[in-house]
Amino acid sequence: MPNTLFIDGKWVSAVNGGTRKIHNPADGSFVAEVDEASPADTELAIKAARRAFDSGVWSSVPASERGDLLLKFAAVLRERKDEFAKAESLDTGKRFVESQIDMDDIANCFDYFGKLAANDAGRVVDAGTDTVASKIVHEPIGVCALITPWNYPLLQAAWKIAPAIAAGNAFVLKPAELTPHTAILTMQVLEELGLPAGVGNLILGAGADAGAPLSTHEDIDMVSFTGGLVTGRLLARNAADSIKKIALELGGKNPNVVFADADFEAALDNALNAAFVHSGQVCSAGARLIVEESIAEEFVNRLVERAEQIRLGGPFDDNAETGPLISAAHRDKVHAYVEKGIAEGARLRCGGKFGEGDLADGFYYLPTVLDQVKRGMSVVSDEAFGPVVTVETFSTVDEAVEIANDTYYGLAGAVWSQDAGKTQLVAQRLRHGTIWINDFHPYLPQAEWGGYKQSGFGRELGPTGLAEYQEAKHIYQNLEPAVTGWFPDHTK
Ligand SMILES: NC(=O)c1ccc[n+]([C@@H]2O[C@H](COP(=O)([O-])OP(=O)(O)OC[C@H]3O[C@@H](n4cnc5c(N)ncnc54)[C@H](O)[C@@H]3O)[C@@H](O)[C@H]2O)c1
Ligand SMILES: C[N+](C)(C)CC=O
Repeated sequence: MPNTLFIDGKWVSAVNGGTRKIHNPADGSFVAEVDEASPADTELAIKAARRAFDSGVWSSVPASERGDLLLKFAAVLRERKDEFAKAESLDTGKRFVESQIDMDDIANCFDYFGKLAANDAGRVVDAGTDTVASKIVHEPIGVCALITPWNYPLLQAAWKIAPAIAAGNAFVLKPAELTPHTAILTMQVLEELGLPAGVGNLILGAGADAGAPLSTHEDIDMVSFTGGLVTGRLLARNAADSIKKIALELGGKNPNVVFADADFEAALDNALNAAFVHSGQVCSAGARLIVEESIAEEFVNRLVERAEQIRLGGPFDDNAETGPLISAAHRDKVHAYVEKGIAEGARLRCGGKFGEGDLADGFYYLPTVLDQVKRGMSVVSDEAFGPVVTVETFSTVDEAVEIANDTYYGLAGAVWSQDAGKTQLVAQRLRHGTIWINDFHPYLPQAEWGGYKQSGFGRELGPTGLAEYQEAKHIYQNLEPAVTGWFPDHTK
């Protein structure tokens, strides 16, 4: 039995003996077998977290010591970076070098929250009188369910684990069922670093089964979810019954607006990155290229030419520039989405098919450009979560803004121009949680990340990313208690 569930400080197998085989999406090769939890295992994990939280074993530890544990985790991760990156690449098919970059970002995230925890002293409130001492103290929320996707498995988990630990919560982590290995390594390290039993628990398995109790159980105080819109809606409905706090980091349909006065080569190069890094399996992928009419023909011709040259390959192929999709099912979904777009009138400029030859054993999909699209088409509205970019054109600033905001999502977007006034103005008018000016994709641990509209609510990273895992308690102390006389004493 694999013993890959971590519950109440012990490595255990699933109660019903369930297991799952993990395969590398790059070539279908077997990676390892892990436990497949059922709701019975999740129940045990939730109960363990509840007991640990209620005992105060972690929340009573000074915030600076909780922060120290995060700093130590960051140091271990830097030492063992390649081991973690290899595990991530085997599960996801992501290029090893990209997984290494992710591990650096994750270590920085742990460092950030480690330091923030140590400096989180609450706030003295000016009550407007010398006779009152008033302050805000930050307390943990309680037991947090942390539910994460497969595209950036440890990064998305780190954005939740680090602030949850910093704030003194207990948690149950459920990574995506296809990508469990860096979560297992992480829990091993947290155990070695002395996180008390029950404070951190790990459940592996399918969302609808192992994950189901996490949004309904009365012992869960908060659900922090990163994943798809449909799942997010379900979890929000479930959480409403017991008024759990819920944070949702959902998908995006992110505009990349290129004005004619942009640095053409930089904008072109970044339009490729925006759409095709990690084969488009990025929540903030620049999947909607919105380019000024006067340069559109040349820009799109060059984009197609470059997209056709992108080399696909497995995580350890030094020539590969991007990798496979996560599964055959996901690749088929992306292909169906492209076919629907073509049926609706989009023109296929390149891609639109599976990888062949050496790539046939993996779940590859060729970088795909669709132009002649119209708003309202599913390829323009819905998230593909694959290597697919649509092209729209505009003639005025107002039109560019209107097109870029015409989406039910609101996660991220970019604007390209050498006119600083114009880029600032457009950045202000775009209704998305992150706006890049003359760049695409960077994020910082010290800057909030999250969505407008149906990209979700709540924020990860930055000071707000810690506050998500805290209650703010107001302590009001009357320094000169006295009779108020509001209700006269009629007994006298
Ligand atoms: N906003 C962000 O920062 C961000 C970051 C990464 C990914 N995403 C989004 O994630 C999506 C892709 O991820 P995915 O396919 O893994 O999403 P998904 O919604 O299918 O699954 C996400 C997680 O939820 C779990 N889950 C599914 N049903 C559940 C249920 N009923 N109860 C509890 N857990 C359940 C899954 O097992 C997985 O762990 C894309 O839409 C992408 O844009 C968003
Ligand atoms: C949040 N990010 C950009 C790291 C990954 C989104 O899928």
